[in-house]
Amino acid sequence: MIFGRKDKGDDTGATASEPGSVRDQILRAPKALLHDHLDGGLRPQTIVEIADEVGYDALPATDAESLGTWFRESADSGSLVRYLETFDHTLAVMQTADGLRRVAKECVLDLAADGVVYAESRYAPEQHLSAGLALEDVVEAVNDGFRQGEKEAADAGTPIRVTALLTAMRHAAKSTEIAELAVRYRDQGVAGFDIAGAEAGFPPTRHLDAFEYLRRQNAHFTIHAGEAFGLPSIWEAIQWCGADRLGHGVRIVDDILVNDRPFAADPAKALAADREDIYLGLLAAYVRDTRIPLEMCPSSNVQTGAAESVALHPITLLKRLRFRVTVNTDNRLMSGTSMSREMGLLVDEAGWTMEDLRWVTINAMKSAFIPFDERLAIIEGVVKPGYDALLQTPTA
Ligand SMILES: O=c1[nH]cnc2c1ncn2[C@@H]1O[C@H](CO)[C@@H](O)[C@H]1O
Ligand SMILES: [Zn+2]
Repeated sequence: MIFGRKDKGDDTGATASEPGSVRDQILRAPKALLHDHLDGGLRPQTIVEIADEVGYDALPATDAESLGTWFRESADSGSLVRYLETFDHTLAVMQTADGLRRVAKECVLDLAADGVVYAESRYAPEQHLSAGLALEDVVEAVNDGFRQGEKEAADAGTPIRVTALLTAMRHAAKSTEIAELAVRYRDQGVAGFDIAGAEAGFPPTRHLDAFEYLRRQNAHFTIHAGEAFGLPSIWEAIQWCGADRLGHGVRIVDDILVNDRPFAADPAKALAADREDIYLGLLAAYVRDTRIPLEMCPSSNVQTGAAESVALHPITLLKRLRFRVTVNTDNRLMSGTSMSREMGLLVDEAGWTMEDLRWVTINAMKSAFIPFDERLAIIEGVVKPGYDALLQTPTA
């Protein structure tokens, strides 16, 4: 086992490891993260402290360790809808400017300590208004926290760049307003837009006005699709809405036949199949041909039932078929995870190599929503040299 589950409520997943080991290499490797929810990555200790400050008394546990365990266990239900219910408690402590600033700053510090050099952190501004903040106040408080975190991380010798993605909730009716907010703040730390929340019953085309507006504005967006619902959701996200990337997109394997059977019929057999026995349907072929990035989140998918296990997760087939795969955390608190842990699990349980991790990191940087020259500068100036230095070190 390279990475166990975090057992401490407030650590970052970056625990000590033998120098030169694969675990150590993963921790030191420069990492890029495209899909991480700000309200799914709080430190349990911070939740306890802010809850106390703001008088929120409905936490299911009041010490950090039990609270961390509660989140992981409650999110393990096999259902996305129940998984999402756990966010009530994180959102409760993210209603003030101080709370938002602190959570955002700590997010940056935790990612930097885990070796993440570039991250897009998403949250839904509309969910942070219950104590009287305006949408703009929310964005500005989070941005302040991100800038402060970047400064402290750079001072600590772990530089990182973090941008925000503004999410609209798919069951609500605020998507156009949030899309406009994302465009208004595009030069002030907001790199794009997303929709999230329960997928079944809430197709992305409900928010077509928002996506059409964003396209007219030359703005970037991703859509959570193909997680709890299958191909129609992915097809709408791409062909009706024009998504630049797919959040999860794991169910694209429903459009890939292995020996005439879908991946889910026998994942182990599908992963071991010969290339000539694998057939891509029109939608899967389109996603691969047009290099649509897949923001894949292995542990989260196992918790919500979108995948059986990390070992049998479709990501390994999609990597082999050279889809534009990226590896992400989704919700570090609910999954008790980190980028290093997700990568360690793929190495440990699904046979991935350091070369594969380098490849998905470059994929992620190519797919980031910041300008092309800035992406290139991180790929050439940070990711490639970082991996070159690591891969010259023999593995213990
Ligand atoms: O995996 C997911 N699928 C769909 N929605 C999610 C997932 N993780 C988090 N959120 C939703 O996104 C909101 C803004 O960050 C969270 O409050 C949660 O409701
Ligand atoms: Zn997500």
